[in-house]
Amino acid sequence: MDALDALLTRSSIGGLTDPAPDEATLTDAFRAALRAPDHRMLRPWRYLVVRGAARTALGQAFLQAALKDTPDLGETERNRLLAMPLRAPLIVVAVLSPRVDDKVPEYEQVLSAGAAVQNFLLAIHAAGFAAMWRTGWMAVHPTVHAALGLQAGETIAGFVYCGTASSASRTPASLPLAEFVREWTGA
Ligand SMILES: Cc1cc2nc3c(=O)[nH]c(=O)nc-3n(C[C@H](O)[C@H](O)[C@H](O)COP(=O)(O)O)c2cc1C
Repeated sequence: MDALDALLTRSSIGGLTDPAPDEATLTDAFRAALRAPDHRMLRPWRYLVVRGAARTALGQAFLQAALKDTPDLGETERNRLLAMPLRAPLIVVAVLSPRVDDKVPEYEQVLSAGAAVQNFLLAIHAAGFAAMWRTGWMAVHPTVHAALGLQAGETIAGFVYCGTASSASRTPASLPLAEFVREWTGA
């Protein structure tokens, strides 16, 4: 698949199953992530790979976090949270690690972390696998951060659920360019 095809055909796939992206694909996807534009090369990101039984531990972290806020959580919701990470065979936790820099404000580092996730998604898609970028309250919850070993100041840019599409992927809608793109002539 050439680069433009990958860009134009990638879509988020929520229904994911085995197999997970193989090691060569994952390595390529992380290399692509690390090629994100990055002002002053601050590398404001790092990644955790969660697969197999570790997904169950991540579900436990989601549950513990929810119970901190809502101790009387019902059984249905408890089970839903436990099962969340089992929606894909592999999850990449994209961690935003902002650096203190006098020329690069944090919002630029957030943009870089987002660009890195997009590079990762595109590489996964180009290799014939599928993925979905998710966040939710668990991305910013201190209990989830502690379970994943995040340091002070770090947060989660995304849980990237990865696997093989469980059904045919849809063709992304093509938006009308004229609504989003204008010529600025200086007048
Ligand atoms: C930072 C970020 C967080 C997101 N979090 C969620 C999420 O928690 N749940 C969800 O259903 N979609 C989430 N999305 C949206 C999907 O990843 C996806 O982009 C959207 O469904 C549009 O599909 P497309 O990527 O095929 O255009 C998020 C997107 C971004 C950029």
